[in-house]
Amino acid sequence: MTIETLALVSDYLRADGAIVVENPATGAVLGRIASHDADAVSAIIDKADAARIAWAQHSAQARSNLLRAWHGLILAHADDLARIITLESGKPLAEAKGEVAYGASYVEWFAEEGKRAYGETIPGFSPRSRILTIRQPIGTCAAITPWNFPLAMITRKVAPALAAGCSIVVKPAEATPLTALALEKLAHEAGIPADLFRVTATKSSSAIGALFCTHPLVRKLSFTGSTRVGQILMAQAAQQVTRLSLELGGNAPFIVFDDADLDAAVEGVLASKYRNAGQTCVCANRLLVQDGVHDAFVARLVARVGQLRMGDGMADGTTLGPLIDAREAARVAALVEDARTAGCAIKIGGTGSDGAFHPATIMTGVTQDMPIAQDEIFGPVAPVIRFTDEADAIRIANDTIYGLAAYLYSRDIGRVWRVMEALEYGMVAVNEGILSTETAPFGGVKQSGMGREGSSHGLADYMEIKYALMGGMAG
Ligand SMILES: NC(=O)c1ccc[n+]([C@@H]2O[C@H](COP(=O)([O-])OP(=O)(O)OC[C@H]3O[C@@H](n4cnc5c(N)ncnc54)[C@H](O)[C@@H]3O)[C@@H](O)[C@H]2O)c1
Ligand SMILES: O=C[C@H](O)CS(=O)(=O)O
Repeated sequence: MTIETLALVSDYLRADGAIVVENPATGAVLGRIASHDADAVSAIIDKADAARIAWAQHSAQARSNLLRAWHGLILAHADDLARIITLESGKPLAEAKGEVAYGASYVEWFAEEGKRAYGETIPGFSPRSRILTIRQPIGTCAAITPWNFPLAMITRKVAPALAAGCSIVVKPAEATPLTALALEKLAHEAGIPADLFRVTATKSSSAIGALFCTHPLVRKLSFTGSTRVGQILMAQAAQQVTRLSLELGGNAPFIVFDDADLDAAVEGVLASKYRNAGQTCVCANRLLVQDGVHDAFVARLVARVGQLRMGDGMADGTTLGPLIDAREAARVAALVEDARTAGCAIKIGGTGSDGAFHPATIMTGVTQDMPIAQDEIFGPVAPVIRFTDEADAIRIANDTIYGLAAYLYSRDIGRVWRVMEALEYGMVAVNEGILSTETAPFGGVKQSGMGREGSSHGLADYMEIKYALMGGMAG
């Protein structure tokens, strides 16, 4: 099976395309696609705005029907979408299939949420008038998405935008444009107007990002990616006061108390830390383990991590794929080497990178001041930090510029509530390693961003509230 044989993307491939898409596992060129410059993207935005007018006049049910048709096509093509995700991002095929189902769930969810854009009536200040509010689509939107979830990070934005009555132009990561283009193709096959949702692939991310922030027709930009880029976009968005949703970096603490179920905590680490080779924004980035169970927990975790099978994501049995490229793998290896030089012990892995591959690694003796504890690792490396008591755990956990996800394992209900409330994070999972679902508000605090995606809150980010004072009531 080659990418050319996949009908979902074959129409987009160009032998002379400026964007070269590679397989992280093998380094092989998967295909080439055209790169849009600023003029081309500006024209796409103009068409998106024109298409939005009619779309906003559809009923919520009519929009819902088309979103459901898109959802059905995504599921009908799940296997090919998963292959494309694995080929261009590297993640194991089983995880890619999971991402397709997860990403599709946002389309299904917002097909219904769009019908709940409720207004309100409010008791007035005069008998001559009445007060009401209505909710209206914010307008033409733009989105910029990362490579680590090349499908789900797009549907998590496009679905609420379309459900709300908006149009949207999406710029995917340069490394993973094919999944985005396949999604676009299926949306258009479902009957979603071609100009309403368009993917624009480009080699000029910074130029297109600046255009999204300065184009007079773009009312909102939704960004998922690093905090560094999020800060750039915030500054650029100030020019037109463009509405922003920002899903940025993370540094999740994974806290294991003395009273935790250690086997459950070990499985939670496998699910949270090593999913997508540690390249998720909600990965456990630091394992905080209470003194009383430190050695027992580390021993069990080392044994379990040793069962992971690193390899090509398309190969049967692979449970740890490559990172997105060799440069990222080398960056992670350098973080490990820095910690080793500082005196940390490598309990498993830590043998350096090999192309885009980096082994699953556990390090002990880590302290909170080290770069491997302060930086977002974005790789399959688990630094273990000891702590003494609750106050110590909370202090260490909150000692970061980020505030996206946090995890804690304890069977003491009072402790669970005390620590959950004290953690400065947008999302906290208790005795579970995976918290992402379309039904819950996904997002962070501090430098992990602003806004929420999914849940009943996710639609609001694509709508405005209008207050109307209806006067002239005097008889
Ligand atoms: N909070 C979340 O939901 C979430 C989800 C996934 C990834 N992330 C974060 O994303 C990061 C990893 O993904 P990444 O390496 O693709 O991030 P990145 O910030 O380098 O790139 C993200 C997107 O921004 C584009 N981009 C890069 N520079 C830009 C610029 N100057 N202007 C406009 N766009 C620009 C890229 O082409 C890509 O499409 C991590 O920090 C991770 O935590 C966060
Ligand atoms: O990497 C960021 C994603 O949002 C992770 S998840 O797939 O939503 O858990």
